[in-house]
Amino acid sequence: MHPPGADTVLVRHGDVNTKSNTVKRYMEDRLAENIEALLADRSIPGEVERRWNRPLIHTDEEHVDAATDAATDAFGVVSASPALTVDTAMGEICTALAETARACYDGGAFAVDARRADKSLPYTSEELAREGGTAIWEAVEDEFSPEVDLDTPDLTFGVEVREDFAFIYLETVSGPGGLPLGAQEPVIALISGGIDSPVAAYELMKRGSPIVPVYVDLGAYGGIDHEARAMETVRTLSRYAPNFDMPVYKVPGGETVDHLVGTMEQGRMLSLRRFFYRTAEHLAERVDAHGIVTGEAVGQKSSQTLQNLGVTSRATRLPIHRPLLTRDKPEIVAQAREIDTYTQSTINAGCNRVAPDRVETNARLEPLLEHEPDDLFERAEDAAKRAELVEP
Ligand SMILES: Nc1ncnc2c1ncn2[C@@H]1O[C@H](COP(=O)(O)OP(=O)(O)OP(=O)(O)O)[C@@H](O)[C@H]1O
Repeated sequence: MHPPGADTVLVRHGDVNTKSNTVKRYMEDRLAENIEALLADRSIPGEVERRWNRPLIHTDEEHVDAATDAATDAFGVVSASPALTVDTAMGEICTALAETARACYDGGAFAVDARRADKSLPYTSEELAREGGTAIWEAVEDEFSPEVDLDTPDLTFGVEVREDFAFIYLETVSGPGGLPLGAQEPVIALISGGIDSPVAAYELMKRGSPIVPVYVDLGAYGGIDHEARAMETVRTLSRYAPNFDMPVYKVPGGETVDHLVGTMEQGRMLSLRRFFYRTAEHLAERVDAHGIVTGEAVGQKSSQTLQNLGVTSRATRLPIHRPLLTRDKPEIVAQAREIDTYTQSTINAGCNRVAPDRVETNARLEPLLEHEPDDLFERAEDAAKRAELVEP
């Protein structure tokens, strides 16, 4: 809900504020560019202005809610509010609050949350809240029996007064938080057709790292449906970052999986992971990525015991980021639904089909190396060379 005539989106960022001035300026530039790209991608007219160190989107009433939604899809944004711009004079603010109340107040308790950035203004935040509250009350008392409740109001009238303008808003929409995309180095995202890996990739994007998606084609063990789901989730992720290209490296892994299934009973899941990581490492060198992100979580699968994660991680010199490490599955599923990467999957595809009947939970590196094909890493290097770039 927005005040009548709302023409601006107030965008708030969080972690960016903790940085030094130079870093902050760089991150704010990234954030403004990313918001502009989201607006353009969704054909929302709007101009991003960096005023007082945080972005404002100038738009019109028809598009102000869509612009708010776009801003709250940008990584680094803590919240955004569709707002009406008015003059900083107390009388103007009170008139606008009264008009907003007449249009939007529907009974119940209300509060005024007034903030004043410019301490040279001739009124304090408390005076503004008091006067504003009175203006609202008088505007609606004939029709309703208004109540003021500062702790649990049904409607909060936000007023933010800056040097040149004041903003009035009714709603604060949460964003993902984190840092603007592009503020950190890129990482390779191992994306399967499952639920977890896109959520893990999103988490790295949220901290500012662009992702380079890599999908390993498992041949007969994967399947067209598996690949289609992986591509679909990358398409969804790319909608959060329309100014970042996100083609997928599709790695031919079918022969290696066949070979592992044919030659290894115990440990083949672990060797397959080691193949993934080593392939990812080669691709990382190619694209100058600084780590690998996966959707693994402690104990979610037998290959994901802490001991097994330790053994598989030794296949690469790159850090493996596992942002879901300690998350429970229902939590991951809930987030996948929220960010829209949840894909219905009824087909048991991918790694699940490679697993042997009796699985290893306490692997050690030396015995694994005895059974693992000697050429596993050469296969990885070769697969990385043969990886194909495909548009998701
Ligand atoms: N075919 C694949 N291509 C690329 N990465 C993969 C593939 N299969 C698995 N991975 C990576 O290894 C991690 C652990 O694999 P696991 O077998 O648990 O995946 P999954 O259940 O198929 O999918 P997810 O973990 O995404 O739900 C995945 O989160 C993903 O990062």
